[in-house]
This record gives sequence, structure tokens and C-alpha cells, in this order.
Amino acid sequence: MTEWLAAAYPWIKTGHILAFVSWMAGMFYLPRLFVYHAERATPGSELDSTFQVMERKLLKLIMSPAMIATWVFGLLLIGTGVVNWAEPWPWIKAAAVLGMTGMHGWLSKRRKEFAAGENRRSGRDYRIANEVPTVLLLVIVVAVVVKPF
Ligand code: HEM
Repeated sequence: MTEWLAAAYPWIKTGHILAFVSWMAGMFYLPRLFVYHAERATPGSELDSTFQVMERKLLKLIMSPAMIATWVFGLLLIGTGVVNWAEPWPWIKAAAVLGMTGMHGWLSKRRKEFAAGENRRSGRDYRIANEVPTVLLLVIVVAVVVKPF
């Protein structure tokens, strides 16, 4: 099993990269949609329902499948045996990935609130939330590529 996985390493990594790039595209775009949804659209308006469709499709058709694929390819990469768990970087990356997954869950809950006409947060709140995936992505990429720790 490990030998087969090790032979497929470049392909698994390709899948991992394609999946996380797609996931990140949504993690940056969805909170921006929320900013304009919160600031510009009155609940029940046509603009409100347009934002709801965009948010639902982005989350269900792109972000959630991409997150699952990132996890599957990432776990397969671990299966190839490339990770040395005695070093700190895999643990730092794991913490940041769990944070990213938590952020995905948080955004998903906010989408449901918008869909129910129950958003309680301001555009400013979503502008701040928009920075979280940026910081986590920075930590993840430095941890896994530079491996400085
Ligand atoms: C979801 C759980 C994840 C797991 C289990 C996982 C696991 C892994 C593993 C084992 C490697 C190979 C490390 C090596 O070759 O030394 C890797 C590479 C990588 N991962 Fe992940 N990863 C996950 C999520 C993510 C996320 C969310 C991102 C970015 C947002 C990401 C970005 C990368 C990058 C940039 C590489 C390096 C590719 C290269 O060496 O060219 N990973 N990942």
C-alpha cells in the first residue's frame, strides 16, 4: 500500500494542489460576498436572493467538494510516508488546517443565517473575517514548503 502510494506521490500532490487552490478561491471570495450582501442588500430584495444563490452555489458546488478533496489528497500524501512527525512543521500545518476547516464551518453557518434573513453581522465584521484565511494560508504554505521549524 505505502509503495503504491509513494509511486503515485506526484499525482497525489497535483490533486492536493488543485484542490486546495479551489478551496482557497472560495475561502477568499465568500466573505467578500458577505460584505456586500450585508451592506447593500435588504432582506427579501431581489439583490438579497441573487447573493443567496451565489453564496449557496459557491459553497456547495466548489468550496465543500474542494475541502473534502484537499483532505483526502492530504491524508494520502501522509500515507506516502513523506512526513516526519518528529519535526514541528507538520503539527503547525495541522493546527492551521484545522483552523481553516473551522473557518469553513463558520462561513457555512453565516450563509445559512443570510438564507434565513437573519444576518446579524456588519460588512466590517466580514472584512475582518476575510483576513483569517489569508493568515492561515501564509502559515500553511511557509510550514509545508520552507519547513523553517
Ligand atoms: C486538509 C488536510 C491536509 C493534509 C492532511 C495535508 C497534507 C500534506 C502533505 C503530507 C504534504 C506533503 C509534504 C511534503 O511533501 O513534504 C502536503 C503538501 C502541501 N500542502 Fe497540504 N495538507 C492539507 C491541507 C492543505 C491546505 C489547506 C493547504 C493550503 C491551503 C495545503 C498546502 C500544501 C502545499 C503548498 C504543499 C506543498 C506542495 C509542494 O511541496 O510542492 N495543504 N500537504
